Amino acid sequence: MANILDQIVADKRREVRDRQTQVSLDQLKARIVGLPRCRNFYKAVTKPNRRGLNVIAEVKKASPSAGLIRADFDPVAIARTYERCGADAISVLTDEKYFQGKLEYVEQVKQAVEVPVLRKDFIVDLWQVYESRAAGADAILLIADALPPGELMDLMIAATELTLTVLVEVHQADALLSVRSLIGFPEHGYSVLGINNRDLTTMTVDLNTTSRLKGMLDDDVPVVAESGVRTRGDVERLIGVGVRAVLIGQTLCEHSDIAEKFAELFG
Ligand SMILES: O=P(O)(O)OC[C@@H](O)[C@@H](O)c1c[nH]c2ccccc12
Repeated sequence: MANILDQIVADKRREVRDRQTQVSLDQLKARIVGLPRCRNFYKAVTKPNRRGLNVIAEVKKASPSAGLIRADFDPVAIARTYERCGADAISVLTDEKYFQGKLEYVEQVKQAVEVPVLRKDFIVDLWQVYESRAAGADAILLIADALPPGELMDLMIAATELTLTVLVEVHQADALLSVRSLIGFPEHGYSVLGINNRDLTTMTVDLNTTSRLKGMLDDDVPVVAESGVRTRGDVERLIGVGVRAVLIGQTLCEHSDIAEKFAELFG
């Protein structure tokens, strides 16, 4: 039986084929002509930070593992709160079927904040890279387990040409080995390595994944720890591991007072 990731990717490929019949690649290309350069997501998430790491705060309404996370969901208000609290970048989930996201949220959030914005979706086609840039994204996520290595490379190159930063996500050692030579700057454009503590094939979380995989990398490889951060203790552990940034969604979005939770974790 197909696992959840395979199922999401199969659905995504269908969805993209459908959307392509409404907007062509050439139309997307026309839309991005003359857009200003992307805000520098790479710099925002790798710079030295007094806090010990940079924070990518995620605008997340629901997920397959948690169900509905926030009922009174206002993406712009949440993003503004994050920025006010000192988030270094904002991630916006745009997958509709599994995360109740929307591409429009990227456009709205981009206009409402000054920090760089990551479009978080299951990107499996060149068309989506252009779609992301046209919506105003400064960075995109590419999941190594969702793409054959050659296709991942092609999408990274395309993103780089559009001045997008790529967050390349891995969860296991074999994927890490196959992508690690692609990470960093300047040879391959701006890219950072995301280590996802959640196994997308089973949706289970193990926070030790970050330290285990980080140990296989040279110290200068920029790493973002993703998923499953719940407490101040978790944040301190990740600072100890030496990651440059943390990506956090559910713990912030499910809390009635997001600013209070942010301060508790990162203040
Ligand atoms: O809500 P959390 O556990 O703090 O996790 C945020 C982020 O890491 C998670 O949303 C995520 C990481 N990689 C993904 C890939 C697809 C969808 C979602 C994700």
